[in-house]
Parts: sequence; C-alpha cells; structure tokens
Amino acid sequence: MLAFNILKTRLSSQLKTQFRFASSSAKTLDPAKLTIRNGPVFNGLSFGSPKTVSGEAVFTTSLVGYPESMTDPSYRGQIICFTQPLIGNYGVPSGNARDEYTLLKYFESPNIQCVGIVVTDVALEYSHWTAVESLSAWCQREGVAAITGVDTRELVTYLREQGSSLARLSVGDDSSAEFYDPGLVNMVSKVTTKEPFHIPVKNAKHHVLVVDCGAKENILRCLVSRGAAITVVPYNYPIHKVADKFDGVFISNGPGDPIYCSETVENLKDLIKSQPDLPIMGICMGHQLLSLAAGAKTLKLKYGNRAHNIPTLDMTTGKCHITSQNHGYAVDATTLPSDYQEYFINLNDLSNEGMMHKERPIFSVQFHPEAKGGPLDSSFLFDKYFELLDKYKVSGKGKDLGDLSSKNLAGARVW
Ligand SMILES: NC(=O)CC[C@H](N)C(=O)O
Repeated sequence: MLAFNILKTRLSSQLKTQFRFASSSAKTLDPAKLTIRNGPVFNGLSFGSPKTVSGEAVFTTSLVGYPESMTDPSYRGQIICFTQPLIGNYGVPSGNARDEYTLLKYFESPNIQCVGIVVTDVALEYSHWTAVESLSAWCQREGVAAITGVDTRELVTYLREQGSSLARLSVGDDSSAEFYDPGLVNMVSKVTTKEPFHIPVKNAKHHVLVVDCGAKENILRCLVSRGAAITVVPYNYPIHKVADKFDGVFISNGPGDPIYCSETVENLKDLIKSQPDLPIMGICMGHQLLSLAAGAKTLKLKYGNRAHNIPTLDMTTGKCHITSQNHGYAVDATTLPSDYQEYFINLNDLSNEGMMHKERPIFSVQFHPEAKGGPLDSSFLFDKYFELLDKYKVSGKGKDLGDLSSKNLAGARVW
C-alpha cells in the first residue's frame, strides 16, 4: 500500500510537470527535486541556481511580496514554499534603489536570505514598472535554488501534518548535501550588522537604540520616518551600558531559535532592571527575546505562521487586526511573569501574539506591524511607541554617546 502511494505521488507530480511545461520555454529547465527528510520527494524543474541546498522547509500563504519575503533576514536558512500558485509574474525590482533615509526601497536586506524556493508555477516572463529582472534570473545571480512544478498543496498538507521539516533541493542527480538544520545554530549572528551605524534625521524628536537581530529595512524606516534618529547595534552589543543615552530601545526581528541569543537576553535583563522608565518595543524575534528577558519561555510551533492575513485579537480593546507574520517559534503566554500581561492572541491557533508590562513602557508583538509585505492595520503600534517616547522623554539625552561616539556612525549597515 505504501509503495503504491509513493508510486502514485511520483507519477502524478511527473505528469503535472510535463503538462504544465509542455508548451513553454521550460524545455530549457533542468529536472530538480525537493526531498523532505524522512518524507516524500517532489519532482519538478530548476529555475534558480543549479546547486544543491538544504534547510528548513516552511510555507507562506501570502499572495504577493516574494521579493520582500525572500530578502527578509528572518528567512535565513529556510526553503520557502509559496502556496500562491503563480509566482514571479511581476518580476523583481532593483536592489540598489534607496529612499531619502538611504534605506533599501524595495528589499528588506540587500540579498536573498532564504536558501531556496518552491513554487507550483513560475512566471518566466514578467511585467511591472519597478521590475528590472525575472525571479529566475535573480535566483541564479544570487546562488539561490528554485524549483517549479511542485504540487504545493500536497507539500503543505504534509508540512501541516508532520510539522516544518528539513529538506534538500537538488538539481539533476546531485543529492550530496546533508540535511542542514538552521534551528540548531545561532542564525542571528549571521545577519546582524557587524558594526554600529547611525541613521540621522533632520530635527529628530528622539534618538532610538536599535538592536539588530536581522532587522528588516522597513522596521528602520518606520522609526526614522516618524522622526527618530536611530543608532543600530549588533545583537550582542552591551546595550545596558549605553541605553541611558537614548530615548528608547527597539529590538528587531531575526532568524532562528531565540534561545541562541542568550547574550541579547542577558543584556535586556540588565536593561530592564536598571532603566525602569525607558520605552522598549520588540517585533517578532524582538518579542521573543524581550519575553525571555522578562522570565517567560518560548516554544517551537508545529509549522509556524507565515502569511499576510492572520487575525490577532487586541486583548486591551477587543479589536481584531489582520497581520503579517513570519515565525516558527512563539512565546508561551502561561509563563509570562505576573507584572506582564498578554497583549494580543492569534485567532487561528490561539498562540501568543504580544505582551506588555502592566506599568512600565515596555511592549512587544509577534507579528509585523511594519508589514512589508502585508496589511498596515497594526502600524498604529509604532505610533504607540512614539507616544511612549514623548511621554518618558528626558531632555538632554543622546548628547554624549559614550563608546558609540568614537565609532564611524555615518556609514550604512555593514553586512
Ligand atoms: N520574523 C522573525 O523575527 C522570526 C523570529 C524567529 N526566528 C521565529 O521564527 O519565530
């Protein structure tokens, strides 16, 4: 019976592959396969770099935003399966375009961060006014593997039942690579800025210290466009020693398991103890690290939440917000200490989506209010953070940056 099912699966995906590409330029694409560790094999065609890669296979149900997702450092080490069946039709915009703050206009980091992508049907031709190349050309140029012709419904059904799994994407007969598990290493250390950097803002109202665990460009933009100059430091920078010079601290998103960021957690513990009136906000990985510092625990979700339409309930207002998400871990809300309360919950799986201190200006969310891509429903959380910065403002801060002032703060992020 098992053998019959495997044969049926192989045959059906081969037939689909032949059918789907019978009339296109796909004749030039090489056969590729996606092998799930201890699981099924999906046959398809390679439209990316002709190499073998391995990582954690995850899926996103977002309909658009593949350039943003693929350049989001939180996806580092992962193979992304897009459930939207047609991917690539609007091409890829320029990775060099920058806004007035010198931030990347279209990408969330300069390069593709995931190791591979899986789609049902790639568009080899594209059309969009911002596009400069095809998805296929981009993947090839960046050394990222890509497979098309996979029945992503079947793959996602498997991942939902078995949980996120390690996978290998190979071209031709090459199956040499081991199964690499990004959940067993400190992924944040691979994407954090190597040196502190500064983004000035004209007539800045505030100066915020950002802990870069793999910050998306649009998170930085959400801070500077609201009038805060920012100084961005590596994830393990001793923030507790310099935070008194700043109006607030912000902890970014980032890849991998938060437990490997123990240095950040220890620094945050010191910070929370020594700076009771300092506004602190965290997003996604930032939420997990802040919760760990508060004394809570994190857990790995079965297959994570990656989508642009996840409903979350604001426990303080009873309002539901549709949110953008990309995470595999979550905070166990039952372990939050008594001086904190749950802020949001996920209305699909009831997992924790945020926390806040009951008296102090500290809060964090699991979802992405900066939403690139995704809906802007929860961008009011940045406004809330700025209200806290206004309220707890101590004038004269930020004049003497101590250690940080001796660094070259005029430069951009050092990747
Ligand atoms: N987007 C993020 O910051 C993700 C956080 C963490 N790596 C997770 O998967 O849960």
